[in-house]
Amino acid sequence: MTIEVIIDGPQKFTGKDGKTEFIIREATLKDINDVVAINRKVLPENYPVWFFVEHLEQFPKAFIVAEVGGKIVGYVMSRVEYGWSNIERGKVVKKGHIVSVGVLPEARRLGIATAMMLRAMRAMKIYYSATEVYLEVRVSNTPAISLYEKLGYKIVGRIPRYYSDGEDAYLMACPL
Ligand SMILES: CC(=O)SCCNC(=O)CCNC(=O)[C@H](O)C(C)(C)COP(=O)(O)OP(=O)(O)OC[C@H]1O[C@@H](n2cnc3c(N)ncnc32)[C@H](O)[C@@H]1OP(=O)(O)O
Ligand SMILES: [Zn+2]
Repeated sequence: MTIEVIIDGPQKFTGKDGKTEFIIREATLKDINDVVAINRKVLPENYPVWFFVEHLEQFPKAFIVAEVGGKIVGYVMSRVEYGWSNIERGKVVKKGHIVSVGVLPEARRLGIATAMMLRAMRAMKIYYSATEVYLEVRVSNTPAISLYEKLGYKIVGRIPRYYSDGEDAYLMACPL
């Protein structure tokens, strides 16, 4: 029997440099401006503020932020949808969707994205009953693709001209 430990509150970690302490927790409305600022800084895919707020209101357990010294340095925004499985052909499932992930350049390679993704994925499974999770990523985004592969995601498709500048996306999925 597997016992799922439900982690609800903030979690403390030490970064891979052996000294930077970071905290992973659920986002609140107060964090949204910081999250929007990070999204605009680190990704060309930007969304209106209401889009972030809507995800926070609908899937608060799976909207995760990371803090270093009281400052927000990263986020993972997710949602859960019904649809065709990306893993088992012909099956309709509840699937998590990692909508956007970003970490400020000065806080990278510490394990922050890994810790936020693991918590968001766990939340999608435990609180929203998702049985798998998927995301789209630019085919040129080697750092992100390798992060996702380390977490157990596999490339399950390629979406031509998915991005507004014409770049293709890989569709990546992982069982929960
Ligand atoms: C669904 C989407 O949102 S797709 C878009 C994803 N977001 C972006 O591309 C925004 C810009 N990039 C970033 O914000 C960050 O670089 C992220 C989110 C991709 C990674 O954040 P980090 O906190 O640095 O990741 P983390 O430290 O957990 O790295 C885990 C693993 O990912 C891989 N990885 C991360 N960065 C890199 C890199 N620059 N080059 C190669 N591999 C990398 C490595 O395998 C790494 O493990 P290692 O450090 O032990 O080698
Ligand atoms: Zn998406």
